Amino acid sequence: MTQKLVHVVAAVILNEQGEFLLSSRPEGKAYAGYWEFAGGKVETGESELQAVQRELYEELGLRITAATPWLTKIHHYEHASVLLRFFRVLPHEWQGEVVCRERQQYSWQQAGRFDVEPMLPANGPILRALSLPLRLRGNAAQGWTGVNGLGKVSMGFTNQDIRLLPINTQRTDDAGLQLQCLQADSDLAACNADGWWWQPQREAEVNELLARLHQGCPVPIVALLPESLQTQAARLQAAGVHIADTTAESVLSA
Ligand SMILES: Nc1nc2c([nH]c(=O)n2[C@@H]2O[C@H](COP(=O)(O)OP(=O)(O)OP(=O)(O)O)[C@@H](O)[C@H]2O)c(=O)[nH]1
Repeated sequence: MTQKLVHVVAAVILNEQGEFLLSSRPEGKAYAGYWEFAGGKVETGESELQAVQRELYEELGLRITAATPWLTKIHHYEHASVLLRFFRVLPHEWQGEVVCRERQQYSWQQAGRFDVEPMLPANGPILRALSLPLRLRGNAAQGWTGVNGLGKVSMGFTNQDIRLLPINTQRTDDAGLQLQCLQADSDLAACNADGWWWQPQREAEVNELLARLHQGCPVPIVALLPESLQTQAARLQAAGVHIADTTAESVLSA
């Protein structure tokens, strides 16, 4: 049986310091007092961006000029099953002072640190995704390191801070397929990594991934770009893809 999904948008508002904005759910709503990314249900006839703009103004008095689709989650609560579309909003894409218009609380949080609670149950993976550095160095065999708001983070396949698994679009039982499953109302229960790493060989693959990301992806993606595709790094980063540098010795920043 296919359950009807409630279509929800939520905004990850970023400031110049790389912090992200959380707010608490007002009295009278399910999970009142829990922390969340500001947002809410998409109304009939509204685009997702319009819903982000309306909700952020209604709840926090912020004006949003642009927002990029980022991660997508399906979560089954006792009160509803929700399709959550998270959008990244960069510092130059929003304006205004935060005003709690629904008597909620707000807090700017650092990547990797999370000191308000309780958080809405569906949001744990989103917080982990936010702690993944934007640039990483290393390789698939030994794992990667990078720096986020809290300092150095190490990652690999086993028992590390964050687990990254390879995308293999040729196989039908792994992450590559899960990108497609999302459109088929999968609840993504099988998603067993905090992120996926991916090694494109051709520009066409980059385009394909960008198109799929627009439709929704449950975990962040780290791209290992060969020399020939380095020119694609900016496009990928603009879509929220993390870039792994497999060669340079330079110090990395988040
Ligand atoms: N806004 C928001 N909702 C989230 C997040 N994570 C998450 O699971 N949800 C779920 O998505 C749904 C959003 O509905 P909502 O009640 O906030 O929507 P709304 O503001 O339009 O509510 P309304 O119907 O009272 O006007 C809730 O079931 C909530 O638990 C999040 O980070 N932000």
